Amino acid sequence: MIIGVPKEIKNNENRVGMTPAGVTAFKNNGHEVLVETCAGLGSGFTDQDYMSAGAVIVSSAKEAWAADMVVKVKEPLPEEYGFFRKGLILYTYLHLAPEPELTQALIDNKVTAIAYETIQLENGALPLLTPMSEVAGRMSIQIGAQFLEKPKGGKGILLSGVPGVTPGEVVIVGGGIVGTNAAKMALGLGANVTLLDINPNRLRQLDDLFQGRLNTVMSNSYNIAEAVKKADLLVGAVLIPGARAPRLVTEAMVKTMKPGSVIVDVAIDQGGSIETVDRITTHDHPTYEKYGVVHYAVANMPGAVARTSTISLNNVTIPYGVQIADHGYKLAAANNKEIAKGINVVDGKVTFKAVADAHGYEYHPLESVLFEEVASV
Ligand SMILES: NC(=O)C1=CN([C@@H]2O[C@H](COP(=O)(O)OP(=O)(O)OC[C@H]3O[C@@H](n4cnc5c(N)ncnc54)[C@H](O)[C@@H]3O)[C@@H](O)[C@H]2O)C=CC1
Ligand SMILES: CC(=O)C(=O)O
Repeated sequence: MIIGVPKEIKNNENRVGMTPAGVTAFKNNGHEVLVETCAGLGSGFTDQDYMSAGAVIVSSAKEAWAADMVVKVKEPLPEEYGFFRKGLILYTYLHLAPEPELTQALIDNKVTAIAYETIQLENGALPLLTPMSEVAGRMSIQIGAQFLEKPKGGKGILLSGVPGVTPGEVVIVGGGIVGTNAAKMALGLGANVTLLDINPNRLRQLDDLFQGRLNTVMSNSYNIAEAVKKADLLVGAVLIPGARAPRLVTEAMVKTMKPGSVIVDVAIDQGGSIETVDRITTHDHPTYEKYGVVHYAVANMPGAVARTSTISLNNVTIPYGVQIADHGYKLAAANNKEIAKGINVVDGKVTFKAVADAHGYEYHPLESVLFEEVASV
């Protein structure tokens, strides 16, 4: 198979879909890899590094997108929809539930769209989301700490406090990978940390993990309202896999926060979990102010620490990508249920239920689509 790796074009998206090590993995299995020139520079990989690993460097996005399978990081932007065509396998983060135009473009052009974030293990874990959630969870606290500084619009709080002055209050809604990594960083700084999750077993695990240093609270609207009121830094970290994020923190709750408090809504890539987060922000313009509260809603946070993120992402995406290239997506999905869960759109049909529900499309279970295709051959 021919694999294309275009340069990412989202604001400050410095990650790249494939490292030179990834190229070697595909080449070892007999595939060709076309990398758009300079695609890896933001992550510290030169064209020469790719050529040494066996890739062919192409001078335009068009040439990289002409491949059988395109390996990316972020969801395609409207400028890239023109590259869609029937039969193209697109392997990347897609986050389709809050993206109606992208979903329609994939349907109209009959692209086979495989979303990193919905590839799922039998135990429910999301192996291709986990590494970026580790990054974003950790970043959420260092970013929140910065924006709590007075010159950045914050209330002038040092999260750790100092001897004689109490530390800051960090509230995290959602105790999965993002939430756990945010808690780890915030506790490491010495902040007072409260984490809410809807899963009591998760709260038990976190209580054990942090040995009583974390305040764990059951997530319901009453408890969220109480926690939000006292938060200096609020982190949105919920997920219902593949679906639009539930808006758990209401506008009325945000109005109770003190001026200069900070919200970091990491769940913005699934539409956001906080009602006053009404836009996606960028690394260039990361925040806006509403009701006196600083709002941060960057949907590609790991793009800012691209070297770490690209390598960490490739550690998990490449083995699945090679399986798809080796067998084709149909056989790969038949052999490996984890890959089957990643397929969101095939041949103009939506095969991931939460995405179909989000936009009112008919849901086609993947097996029925693959069976129809086999039957029509
Ligand atoms: N903005 C960015 O750059 C990035 C965003 N993300 C996003 O962060 C979000 C969280 O990801 P993960 O931590 O990996 O997900 P996860 O699946 O590991 O954790 C989600 C947690 O939310 C909890 N939850 C679900 N409903 C809840 C409710 N009503 N109240 C409280 N908790 C609830 C679940 O029990 C689970 O523990 C996702 O939307 C993910 O895509 C991840 C990486 C980068
Ligand atoms: C998960 C995601 O959206 C990101 O890493 O950018």
